[in-house]
Amino acid sequence: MQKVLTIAGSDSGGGAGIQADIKTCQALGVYSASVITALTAQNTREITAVAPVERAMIRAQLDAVFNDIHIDVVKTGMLANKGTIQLVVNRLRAYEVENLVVDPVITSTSGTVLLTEEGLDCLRTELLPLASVLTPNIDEAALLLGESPTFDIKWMKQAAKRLQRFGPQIVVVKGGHLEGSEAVDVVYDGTTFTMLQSSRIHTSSTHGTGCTFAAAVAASLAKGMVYKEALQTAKTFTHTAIAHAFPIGTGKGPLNHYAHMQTDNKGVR
Ligand SMILES: Nc1ncnc2c1ncn2[C@@H]1O[C@H](COP(=O)(O)OP(=O)(O)O)[C@@H](O)[C@H]1O
Ligand SMILES: Cc1ncc(COP(=O)(O)O)c(N)n1
Repeated sequence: MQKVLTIAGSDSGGGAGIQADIKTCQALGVYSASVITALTAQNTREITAVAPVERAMIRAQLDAVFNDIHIDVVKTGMLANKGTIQLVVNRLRAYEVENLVVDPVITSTSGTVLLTEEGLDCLRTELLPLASVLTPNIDEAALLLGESPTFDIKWMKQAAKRLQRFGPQIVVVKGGHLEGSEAVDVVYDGTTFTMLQSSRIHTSSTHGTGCTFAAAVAASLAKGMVYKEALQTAKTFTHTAIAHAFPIGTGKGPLNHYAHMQTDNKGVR
């Protein structure tokens, strides 16, 4: 059984963060352990409270997992602040983690800041050099680069190339927020660009798409896929989960992480 560790925030509404990561790993047949960095009181409409977890408690969770369970791939999501990032970097180095997927969670889709300014600097300089795969959306890519984004493929390519210089082996700038009929993500591996392409689904069920995509990349890498196959698997998994989402809540609803398992002989559901 392959194992992923997700280090992220809890979403009480169950659509993003730790909850999305665990469901995604489960659906892809990979075991997941979880280290919680922050609690959020959250539903499909808004985040009403955020409580970062104390550093000593985060450290205890990390040590408890690493001292007992062999982890194949680590994925990070919401890290909240500089102190937590420094601690995570320290532990990733101590346990010689080689496979790391970094989803740079900075603000929620509903507009709440989930990482401090100091935290953003620290993520850029201390965590990115350790990353195998970095998965910003267009806004996150711009914040990491300290500039305003342009919502087109040309800018996404430039951004991916420049972000790669901070240290991650592979950068995926996700185009979920592009205009148009396609949801295109730009991948840069240090030499070549590739595109992950799918149709855009017109839906309000998009809460947790970024967490789901990055967790699916982590689970697929844990299963031994090479990065191109892992990214394509994650893209298809996320698309299916958006396409078959149930109407849950009154805002931006969660995905259906089990859609690809709910098949009959006519296809999904
Ligand atoms: N409406 C949509 N239809 C199809 N794919 C989407 C849609 N929204 C997002 N995606 C895909 O989901 C993944 C997450 O992207 P994105 O929404 O940009 O991330 P985030 O949740 O971090 O803002 C990407 O692969 C993106 O292309
Ligand atoms: C705990 C947590 N982690 C990540 C997100 C980002 O997800 P989204 O961009 O869909 O709001 C979130 N809302 N909450």
